[in-house]
Amino acid sequence: MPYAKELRIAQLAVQRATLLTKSVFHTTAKGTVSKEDHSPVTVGDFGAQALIISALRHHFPDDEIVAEEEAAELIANKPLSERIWSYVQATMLEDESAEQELGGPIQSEQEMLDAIDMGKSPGGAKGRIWAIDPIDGTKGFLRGGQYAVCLALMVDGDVKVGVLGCPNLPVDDSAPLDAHAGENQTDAEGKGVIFSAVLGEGATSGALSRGALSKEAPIHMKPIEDITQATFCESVESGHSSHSDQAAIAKLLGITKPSVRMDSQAKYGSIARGAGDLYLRLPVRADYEEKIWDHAAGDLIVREAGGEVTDVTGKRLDFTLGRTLKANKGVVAAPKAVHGKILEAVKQVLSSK
Ligand SMILES: Nc1ncnc2c1ncn2[C@@H]1O[C@H](COP(=O)(O)OS(=O)(=O)O)[C@@H](OP(=O)(O)O)[C@H]1O
Ligand SMILES: [Mg+2]
Ligand SMILES: [Mg+2]
Ligand SMILES: [Mg+2]
Repeated sequence: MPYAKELRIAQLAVQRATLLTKSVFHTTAKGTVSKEDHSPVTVGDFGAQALIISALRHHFPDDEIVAEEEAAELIANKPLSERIWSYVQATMLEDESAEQELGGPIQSEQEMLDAIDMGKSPGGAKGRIWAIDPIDGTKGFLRGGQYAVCLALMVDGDVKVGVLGCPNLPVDDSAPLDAHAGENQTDAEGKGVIFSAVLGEGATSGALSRGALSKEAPIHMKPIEDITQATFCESVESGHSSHSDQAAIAKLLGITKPSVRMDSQAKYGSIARGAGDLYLRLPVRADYEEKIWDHAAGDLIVREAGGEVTDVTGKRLDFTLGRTLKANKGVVAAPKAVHGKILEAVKQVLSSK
């Protein structure tokens, strides 16, 4: 299979980083600081980013990296840096050969800070570039809801490999989503999944483990026979996507079920496995540019599971333009057979505003 090594390292790296986020998830003090744009970042985001970058540098030292977080604020905040370092030191895969495969532990706090800061590539249309969102849905993570550890490899602007670690989703692909699927997660048995895809090779899911990778199974989007019976997923935060536009689109399509609100790219994973049907992300602000790390892995996983992903105008997401999707507005993800129909409703609602 093409990109077999990249896929395996990405899966192991995401699994290890997800374990770190889980130990932070279950503490009350998550070391939250507010970034310049007033969005939160936690000990979990920084620690997960350090672990993923360290594994990528070990195997692919010449590849570029676009990652959400940077170390600047930690250099001025030594207590926070020390807390992250203690989580990073404590997080290891329980399977020794898998841990060794990732290059083993980071050697010092300084090496950890250096790793965190290696995600500053401007991105673009040329070469091998990894996109990392160490915790997508940080607000969900803080609320006790869904979140995802996200990693994708782009080659010449095309997403080739995508991996999502979703510790709070059910392992079982056939577990139905209900309107409360994103709320109040506990560390119950049967939770924790890794979604993966390689371009042209399909998408899979497997249970998140603490050691070696679990066995995977192919996933597919659910064929929709009757759109009025569809389940659509949307963000929890009304500041990230327009709940009112999404409700108007659902109404126009005759959808009566309540939407499933969940944070993060867990939405992409959930529709790719057929637990939900559609993902609508209508812009709230005309000037917001979506970040590539918020979509790269999910876009590939949904397309490889039989879906189509476009923006609200029907254009494919364009990952060649840098750290953001500056040529796109919003996201419409649906099974291929009905995507056109959903898009028509999206356009109708937007043009009537
Ligand atoms: N204005 C605006 N519009 C669209 N998107 C935005 C906006 N502001 C922030 N973000 C990004 O939203 C990411 C989380 O998306 P979610 O789908 O998880 O949203 S939500 O938390 O459920 O609302 C979130 O990712 P993380 O920072 O990794 O959590 C942000 O990159
Ligand atoms: Mg994100
Ligand atoms: Mg994030
Ligand atoms: Mg963030």
